[in-house]
Amino acid sequence: MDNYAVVAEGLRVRRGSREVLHDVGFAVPRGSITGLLGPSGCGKTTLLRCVVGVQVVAAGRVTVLGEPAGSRGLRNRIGYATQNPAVYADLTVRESLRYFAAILRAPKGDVDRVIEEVGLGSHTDHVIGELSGGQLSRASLAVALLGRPELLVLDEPTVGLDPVLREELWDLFNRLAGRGVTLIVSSHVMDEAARCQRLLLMRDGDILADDTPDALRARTDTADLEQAFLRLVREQGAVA
Ligand SMILES: Nc1ncnc2c1ncn2[C@@H]1O[C@H](COP(=O)(O)OP(=O)(O)OP(=O)(O)O)[C@@H](O)[C@H]1O
Repeated sequence: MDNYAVVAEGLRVRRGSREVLHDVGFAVPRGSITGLLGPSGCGKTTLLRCVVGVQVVAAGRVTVLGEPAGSRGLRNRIGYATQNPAVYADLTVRESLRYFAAILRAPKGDVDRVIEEVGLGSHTDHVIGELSGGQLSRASLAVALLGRPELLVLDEPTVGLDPVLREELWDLFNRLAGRGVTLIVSSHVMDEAARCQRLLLMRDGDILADDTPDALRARTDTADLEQAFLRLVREQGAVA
């Protein structure tokens, strides 16, 4: 269990009148980049909310860094970047980060460090409301990096970014994982899957696979992860 940053068992979640996670279980190894992939609406954000501990669950449990998800002690150990950037439109990048750094009691110098890490050095004094979509998502990522969390939960962090920025962000994710940080990165773009060390493939509230990209390719007998996903969907359909 100590080798895992996150372990989920028998997780069921209802949102509105529907069950959106059905008996979900998975394990995320420490220091890895785990991709959470699946089509829009399959339940990725809901699952990430369970990991961060902000989602009411109907059944099951999630253990994060050895503690129940949502525990007080986890607050400063997890960084979470949602799809809607958690930054204030009328503050500059630096002001916004200073504000969150104060709340998190992040060490001095952290604001400059995270600004550099996400490549916003030339925009520190720009007002958040005037940033481009890609700059805004990087500002949100910078907030998640404050305080050097052990687990980073990133909901579609590369959406809307051009290929160069996407590459730079993946370099950053790899550097963080190299330092021992665990990352869970959601995406609905299958071409990001190959960049991950582990994959959780989701569809309609179920985990179709919890494996490495190589093992998935071997199991589905295809070199292409998008095809692998489609074969798993068909397999599941045949069983159901
Ligand atoms: N507040 C809510 N109330 C009721 N149903 C919700 C709510 N939020 C999400 N849902 C439903 O739960 C399901 C899973 O949504 P979720 O946002 O987790 O999916 P997702 O895979 O993250 O999608 P996307 O990639 O589009 O963000 C969807 O069917 C969605 O319509």
